[in-house]
Amino acid sequence: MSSSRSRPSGPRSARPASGGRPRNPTRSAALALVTAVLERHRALEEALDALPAAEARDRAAAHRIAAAVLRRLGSLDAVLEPLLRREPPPEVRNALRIGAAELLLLDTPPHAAVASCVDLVPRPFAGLVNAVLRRVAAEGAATLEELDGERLDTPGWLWSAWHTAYGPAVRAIARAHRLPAPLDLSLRPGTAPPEGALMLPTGTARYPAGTRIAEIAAFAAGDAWAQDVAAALPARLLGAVAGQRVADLCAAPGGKTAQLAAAGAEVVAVERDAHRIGRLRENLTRLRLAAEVVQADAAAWNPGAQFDAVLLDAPCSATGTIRRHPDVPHLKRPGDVPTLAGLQATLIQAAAKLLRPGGRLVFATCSLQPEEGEAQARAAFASGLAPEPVRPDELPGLDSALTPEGWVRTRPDLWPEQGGLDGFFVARFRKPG
Ligand SMILES: C[S@@+](CC[C@H](N)C(=O)[O-])C[C@H]1O[C@@H](n2cnc3c(N)ncnc32)[C@H](O)[C@@H]1O
Repeated sequence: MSSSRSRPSGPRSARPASGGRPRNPTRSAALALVTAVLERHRALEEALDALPAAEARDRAAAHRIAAAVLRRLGSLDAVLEPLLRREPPPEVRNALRIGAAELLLLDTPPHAAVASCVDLVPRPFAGLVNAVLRRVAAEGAATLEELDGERLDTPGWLWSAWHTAYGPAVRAIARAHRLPAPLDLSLRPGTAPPEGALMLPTGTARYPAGTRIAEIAAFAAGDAWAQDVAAALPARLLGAVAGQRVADLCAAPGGKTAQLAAAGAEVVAVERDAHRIGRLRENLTRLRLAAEVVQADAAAWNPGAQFDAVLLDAPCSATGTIRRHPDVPHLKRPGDVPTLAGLQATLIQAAAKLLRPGGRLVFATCSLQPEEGEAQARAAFASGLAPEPVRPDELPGLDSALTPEGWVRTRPDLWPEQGGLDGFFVARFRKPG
């Protein structure tokens, strides 16, 4: 590949003025994704949906590059730092981060990584990007090795919170966040274990990270849906639900609604966000499953009837899903946690009111922050709920996730040989009477 000097003269831009296909669609899309998250504070998934109609191949490759940048941002910046005399504009820094990620983490051949990142920046910065990335190609791997990457790639406030909650395991958690998560599928009951999948003890089918879901026969047949093994636990822990009236609060995109409906429950799925309700309905249709879908604020919803069981998968900081959503550490702020914890407490009270006497509630969050898990479970007694501890036989292979109180606390560093799992908190209660 040619260096910047051999390129034709004229204005440089990653995207042609005509608005047509950019010169390097994959890198150009990766730059758009990184910029959306880091400069505009938009969710990576939202940014992916907003990409111009790039080919599917470009989207997947761009996602992979952007995810690598977001996962290792602190380390990449530390490698770039000594090579920069002054702070470049954000667009240029992000192009450098992409180049460094390709060189150091994604094994892109140096000439391709350097030339394509030079292409991404305005002409006056081409020389800088070329020179810096050539040095990263030459020296970056050695620098990277010397760094405390686990710490650099974890925002300080998360590191301290996890250190307080989990002690030295904070390092293993941070290490787990470096790798993309495997693809986990929940299966309709009665579906044969799909070929090529590792069947996990709790019934989830697991494929290596990067597996294309559309190519899995059970998914194509509408008998399976993507759901992390930990995310599949809360609905399972509601127990036998066939023929029961179950409210699924905060339901979209519907992974847990699908589990409950597939298990034979009469489900009312409550979700506030109209756009996400669309996704929930699409998913149920694809899976040929039925549920009543209600657009409402679960904190104020009053259906005038009580339920045998309620599943509350409350909105949270999502710090348990960083492996799948590497944008989370760059979007969340410490102040989000108490705000969300307040909302969770309100939702638990509302959920308790929906239960018939003797009915059961499962509360779950995909967060590693104790304020959004253990603290909520402790406070739930104030809503008149009695504990209904989870038993070890309900968590095959996951004894280490069971707390002395009978709650479930999963973390990304558990099950390291099988590829880990998302961080979730789950607690079960019964309404006395
Ligand atoms: C963790 S996600 C739920 C994931 C879902 N249970 C699943 O398994 O696919 C939380 C959801 O709660 C919704 N939500 C947030 N606040 C809500 C509220 N007050 N009432 C109803 N839904 C709410 C969000 O729009 C989001 O879709």
